[in-house]
Amino acid sequence: MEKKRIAGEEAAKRIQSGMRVGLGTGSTAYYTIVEVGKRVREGLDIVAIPTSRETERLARELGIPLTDFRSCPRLDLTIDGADAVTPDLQLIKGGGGALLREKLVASISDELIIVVDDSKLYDSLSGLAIPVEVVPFAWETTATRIEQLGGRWKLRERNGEAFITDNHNFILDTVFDEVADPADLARRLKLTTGVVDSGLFIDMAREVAVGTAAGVEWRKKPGV
Ligand SMILES: O=C(CO)[C@H](O)[C@H](O)COP(=O)(O)O
Repeated sequence: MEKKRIAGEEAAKRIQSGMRVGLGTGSTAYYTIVEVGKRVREGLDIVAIPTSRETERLARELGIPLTDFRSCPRLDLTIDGADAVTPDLQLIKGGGGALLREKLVASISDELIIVVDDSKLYDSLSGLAIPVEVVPFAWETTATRIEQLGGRWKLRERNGEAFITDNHNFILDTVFDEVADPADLARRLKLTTGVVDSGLFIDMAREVAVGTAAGVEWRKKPGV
């Protein structure tokens, strides 16, 4: 938790008064949000859009002013966690089931900063769990289509029932043994009828704050 805490808090320093900010979801983004709440109480003047109902609850509790997509069609910066990060900053997200709102918020952000501990760094996305949000209607057919793309899948459950996302959809946790081209896989998943979106975040993050035993290391997208 210490590595997550230092990464989350370090990234929060990038937030300045006047910014419109996306607030991520998960146990690492939690530390960013708590730090933002502290700075808001000290006078930081921002508005934020949360990426999940859980984050919305936390932000409200902490007194962080919230806005919405209609009043605020662009954000300056989003800070969010991830489940896997490759050397060229391709990501898997959605371990907490919030991938769709996270992708929507990231997609309107000028900058996406990812906060992780060093257990999330991988050389490739092959063999890792990739959450895919699917509509509940005919989800078995969608799962079969994912199999045809080469993926194994498991319906995510909570307390013995299908896990329901904030958008009232299901999550299929998929595994593809070989992910040679994450962008191509993301496209194929997106084109699959019944899939709402996948946890593959391609070319979205420019910087990652990695919490390590020695402190926070910043990784930048190669060429940026
Ligand atoms: O994508 C996410 C939620 O949908 C999270 O950001 C991701 O799962 C990382 O979570 P944590 O910081 O708790 O390890």
